[in-house]
Amino acid sequence: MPENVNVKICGLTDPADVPAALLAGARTLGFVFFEKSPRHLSLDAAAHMTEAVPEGICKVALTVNADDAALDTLLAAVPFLDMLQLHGSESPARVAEVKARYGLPVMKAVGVADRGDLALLNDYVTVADQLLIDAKPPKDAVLPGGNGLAFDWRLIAGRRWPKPWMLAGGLTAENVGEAIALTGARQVDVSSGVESAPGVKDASLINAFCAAALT
Ligand SMILES: O=C(O)c1ccccc1N[C@@H]1O[C@H](COP(=O)(O)O)[C@@H](O)[C@H]1O
Repeated sequence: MPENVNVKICGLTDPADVPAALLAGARTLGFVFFEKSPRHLSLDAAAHMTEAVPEGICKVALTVNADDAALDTLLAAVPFLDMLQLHGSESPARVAEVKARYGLPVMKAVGVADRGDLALLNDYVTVADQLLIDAKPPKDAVLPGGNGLAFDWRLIAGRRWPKPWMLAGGLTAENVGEAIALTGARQVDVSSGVESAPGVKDASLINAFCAAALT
């Protein structure tokens, strides 16, 4: 198993989640700004949680179809962010616009359920700095991600893109090793799989996940 896998722990809600993730070996931290999510953070809480994160750790803001006004407010209140994760139905043009307006790297999430969905990734490779390949949410889902659902990893086995990409969706300590082995992912993202309840991160689950991904 590769030792240089980049683990992202997403949806941190408690200040104690930050040292828990870093001690476990995560190099990327995700903060959710989407009111329907149990992981939604207030701007004050996010500013507090991100201000003392050590240099070299990537702090990602997850937003869903956020407009300029919302992003202006977010980035003014939380100036310590390193990357924007666009997890809605943002078009390639919108991704390019966000990147140009804020000067931050942008990671675009694309939901995958079948082979046909992979074509969408090609629409974003030229405009996004990174791709996030996640499970497509069920039609009636409230959240476009963070549902703890995996997709069939065989769909992307052996596939490569000319941009860094991260695997997400239903990852756990139990399945992340297989997911990495099958897909060749060098970056993995987890939220539900390291929680004891929606929005409540569990340090022992974070440790187990990182140990499994980084071993
Ligand atoms: O975590 C959320 O609440 C969330 C809300 C809206 C969009 C995306 C969200 N999470 C992202 O979804 C994937 C997969 O999460 P999970 O491990 O299956 O729970 C991941 O990228 C989260 O960052």
